[in-house]
Amino acid sequence: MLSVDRIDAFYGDSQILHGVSLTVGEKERVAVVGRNGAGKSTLFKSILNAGPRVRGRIAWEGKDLGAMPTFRRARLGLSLVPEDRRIFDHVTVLENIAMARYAARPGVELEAPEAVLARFPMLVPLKDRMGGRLSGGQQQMVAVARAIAGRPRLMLLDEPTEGLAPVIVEQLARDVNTVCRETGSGLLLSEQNLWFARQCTDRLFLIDTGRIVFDGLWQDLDDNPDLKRRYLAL
Ligand SMILES: Nc1ncnc2c1ncn2[C@@H]1O[C@H](COP(=O)(O)OP(=O)(O)OP(=O)(O)O)[C@@H](O)[C@H]1O
Repeated sequence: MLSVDRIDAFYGDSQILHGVSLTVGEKERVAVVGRNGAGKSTLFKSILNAGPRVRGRIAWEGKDLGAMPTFRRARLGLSLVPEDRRIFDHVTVLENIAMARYAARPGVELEAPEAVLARFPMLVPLKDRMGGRLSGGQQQMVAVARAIAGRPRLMLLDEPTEGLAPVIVEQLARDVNTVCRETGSGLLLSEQNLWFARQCTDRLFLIDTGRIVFDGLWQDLDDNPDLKRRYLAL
């Protein structure tokens, strides 16, 4: 479904990604793990054409996306939940979720915002609260709910657990798994929290200083403790 083929990405003159390749199939759930500054967010922004200058090929269903702008990529069914969540502070939880209709694929029937909300039990009692009055974990759930409300084919979730309490991380893992399974959305997840990434995905890419240094199943990573020590400082 998504194919990233030997991309380089730059901010100004500084090259951040070096020949990165990965694929995500239909309904597949895949993680990109790596330390701070490894290039995970740059990779996600490159896929959406939302910042870095990119060289190389990014294709969706076999078609090169070329210079296609971000909003059109979203309308193909690619939905990015950025690291900073971008919740609207001055509208309610339910209205935040309703905003998804603006980025949805044309012709796709969307669930009512109330039905999307019901998929996230923690948010149900908060539906009328302003986005700016939520905790970090609650905001993260709203951001995921809003992404799912647009019926994406692939959700890109950038470090969702950063700064969240363990109990919220567990709830988020349950919700992400359930919504991906029930809606049929694929998942590309960037994470440093290996427990969370393992709960939500079947295989992973390990990125370090802008290069993919390993890809395989979680079991393959377990069989390589040296990789964890070298690239994840575990
Ligand atoms: N807008 C920017 N301009 C210049 N350099 C940037 C910019 N954004 C990120 N970088 C640099 O690119 C490199 C990769 O950053 P990136 O945010 O992609 O890493 P990351 O793996 O997502 O890290 P983190 O887990 O800390 O978010 C870092 O060295 C960072 O300083």
